[in-house]
Amino acid sequence: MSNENKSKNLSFTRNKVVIIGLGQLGLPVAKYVKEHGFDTFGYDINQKTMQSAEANYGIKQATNFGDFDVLIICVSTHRPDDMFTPQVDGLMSVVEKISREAKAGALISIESTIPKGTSKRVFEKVDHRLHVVHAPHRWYALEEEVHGVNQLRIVGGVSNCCLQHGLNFYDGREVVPQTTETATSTAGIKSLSIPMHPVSSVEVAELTKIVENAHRYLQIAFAEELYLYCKSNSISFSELRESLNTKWNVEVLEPRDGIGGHCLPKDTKMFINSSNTIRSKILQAAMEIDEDYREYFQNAKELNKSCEEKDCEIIKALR
Ligand SMILES: NC(=O)c1ccc[n+]([C@@H]2O[C@H](COP(=O)([O-])OP(=O)(O)OC[C@H]3O[C@@H](n4cnc5c(N)ncnc54)[C@H](O)[C@@H]3O)[C@@H](O)[C@H]2O)c1
Ligand SMILES: CC(=O)N[C@@H]1[C@@H](OP(=O)(O)OP(=O)(O)OC[C@H]2O[C@@H](n3ccc(=O)[nH]c3=O)[C@H](O)[C@@H]2O)O[C@H](CO)[C@@H](O)[C@@H]1O
Repeated sequence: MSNENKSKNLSFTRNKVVIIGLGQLGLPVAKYVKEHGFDTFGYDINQKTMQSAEANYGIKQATNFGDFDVLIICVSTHRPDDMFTPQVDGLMSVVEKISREAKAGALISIESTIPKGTSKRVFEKVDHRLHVVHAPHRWYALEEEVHGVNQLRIVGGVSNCCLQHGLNFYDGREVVPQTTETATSTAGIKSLSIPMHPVSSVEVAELTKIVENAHRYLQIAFAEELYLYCKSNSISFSELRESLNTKWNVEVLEPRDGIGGHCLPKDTKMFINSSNTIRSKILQAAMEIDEDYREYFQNAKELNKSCEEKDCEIIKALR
């Protein structure tokens, strides 16, 4: 049977959705899906997380993936013991369960940030019995009202029929039947009403996310290096940054306590490792700069602390 026919689904419905991974990203996604009228379930290996989502937001617990029309994957993609190192073992173990239990014709949407090539691995694992798309997130906790679940997002499909079903789920676009006997019309089927920017290949969707975060990593590392320059050349960094940012097309970001978080370090490494030929020299240099900056920042903090302690000793002695 051709791939196109394995996932054909003549009596097309879409109502039951499960969000797998109910963390910082997955819980807002589940709440949004529920608010949009879908019969919404959740699945998380952390029982406390699952129970909290059910008790506080009515996200029903799924134990089996057999009856879902859409399966949205939002699990972490870093090593459990190291947030800065990418790892998709957890995601692939979820896909293993999906491949055993999910019904033909369902849609898998990988919203987690993943290395290039992961979506195709998932597609092969489920033997194209299901449609597979990657719709990476730009959700930003600090500005959720403007950069939330429903902001403009990228979507790519492993095959064209996958992309069509993904677009229909996310922004309601009509699925154009590939041949006369495939899916019946999808007009009137519920969607999430999220503006989507489709791309021609799922690899472009995977790269879009990891490159956008690698680009941000680069910008922050430049600010850190400029800070170190100012410190070693007795220039006021804050004054220089303020005057630089008066120019309309310059935005120097701010050095803080090193480039951390769930995303940027991990995603930047995903991009560096994504090439079979050249590895990004500028990003490898940026990671070295972040290490130099962290060392400087830590030493300054310790020096500051010891000065405060000395000051305290001196103040005590003067009493
Ligand atoms: N947090 C953000 O701002 C943000 C934004 C864009 C993209 N992302 C991406 O989304 C993904 C999730 O990030 P997060 O910040 O929500 O992480 P998180 O650690 O807050 O949540 C991940 C959840 O997945 C669950 N989980 C992990 N492995 C699982 C498995 N095998 N089966 C079921 N559940 C599992 C964990 O218990 C946890 O509740 C990552 O790939 C991240 O890069 C996050
Ligand atoms: C999973 C995921 O993809 N989530 C991302 C999330 O990333 P994030 O939650 O990790 O947040 P960021 O703000 O990027 O910070 C990262 C680190 O950089 C430090 N930093 C930041 C600004 C600065 O001027 N100087 C700094 O030093 C900061 O302290 C922190 O350690 O939001 C981004 C939108 O920004 C999104 O693209 C992106 O979805």
